[in-house]
Amino acid sequence: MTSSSASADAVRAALARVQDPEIRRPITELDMVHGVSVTDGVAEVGLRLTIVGCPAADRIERDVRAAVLAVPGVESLELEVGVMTPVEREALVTRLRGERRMPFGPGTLTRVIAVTSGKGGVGKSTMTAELAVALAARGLAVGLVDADVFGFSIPGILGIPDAKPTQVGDMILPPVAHGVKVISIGMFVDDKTPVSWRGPLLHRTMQQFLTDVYFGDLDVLLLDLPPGTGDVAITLGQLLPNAEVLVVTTPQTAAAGVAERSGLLARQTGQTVVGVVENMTGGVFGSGGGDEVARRLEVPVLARVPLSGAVAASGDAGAPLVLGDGADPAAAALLALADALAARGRGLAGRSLL
Ligand SMILES: Nc1ncnc2c1ncn2[C@@H]1O[C@H](COP(=O)(O)OP(=O)(O)OP(=O)(O)O)[C@@H](O)[C@H]1O
Repeated sequence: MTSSSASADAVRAALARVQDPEIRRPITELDMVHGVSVTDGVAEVGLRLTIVGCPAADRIERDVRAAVLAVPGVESLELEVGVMTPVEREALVTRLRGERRMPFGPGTLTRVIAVTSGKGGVGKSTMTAELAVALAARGLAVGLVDADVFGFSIPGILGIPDAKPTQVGDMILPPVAHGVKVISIGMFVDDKTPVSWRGPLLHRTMQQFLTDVYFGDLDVLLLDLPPGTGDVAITLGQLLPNAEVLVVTTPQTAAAGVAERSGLLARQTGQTVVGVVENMTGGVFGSGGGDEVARRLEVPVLARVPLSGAVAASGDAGAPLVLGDGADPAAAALLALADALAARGRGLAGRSLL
């Protein structure tokens, strides 16, 4: 019998079913397979083990032989076993560590929603906290990262101003408030010290929040970003290009430009702006701001939350409005926003199609 009945692709497909018993991933994903060819029924495969004397070597070799020889048309196998160079090994380790380190990056099954605004005081933290609680009340597993490093207000709004995370080994377990797993920079600094961190430290802190904090499997991870287009927004844009972004703004049209810039920054990092939330609608701050930002970013206004004493009071009391009787128009708007977002489902935005 000749060659043609077995292809190199068929051999590669067979190799993709061989796992490294220690790393528990297919050897083809670990850069261990090189140079696959088949000529006249003879398969040639180059195998690179991670280290000399790799304890799993015999097993991998045996599994590779079995898999390749099971391919129809392959009559024999010439297996050349080598070892990765230090540079190749380092690249593999870095890649694997990176994958483990960023559980909410591209490819995650968790929906990541970052909430941003052009300027402070528009109610971004309040919207984020209420939205998180509303989604959790709908039965979703929800995490919330308060990334508003200079104005962390989430723990207060959720009624856990003094909560601290529990540390188990090198894992940080986030406190839970109203069904939401919450982590905030405010839990790590004392409230009398102003946070005056610069880029690199902020970058590391954000990365740690997303990797060392054990959220478990989440349906949705919400991030409360600092207002504007500073270091944290850029860092999170790089770490989470798969995130969907909500822009919170007030009805004031004069603020539309800064709000638009926050959305544009997100878009530059590959994030998807999904819509605008106009907060404090119906107050003395004018009207049309939400529509204006939505028009500029070419996205819909997903909610208009009225200016309401009940919103401010619930934030002060740490008792989310969406858990009340729902009669308040602001609560109704927030619940409808949660439903609209939950119904959106995950798009393909930012996901690798490979
Ligand atoms: N719809 C609303 N009606 C009345 N008050 C509101 C409304 N939304 C938010 N507030 C109040 O406005 C104040 C600012 O809200 P919040 O802290 O959420 O703003 P922010 O945009 O996150 O600000 P920063 O980014 O500076 O922390 C709070 O006292 C909050 O209770």
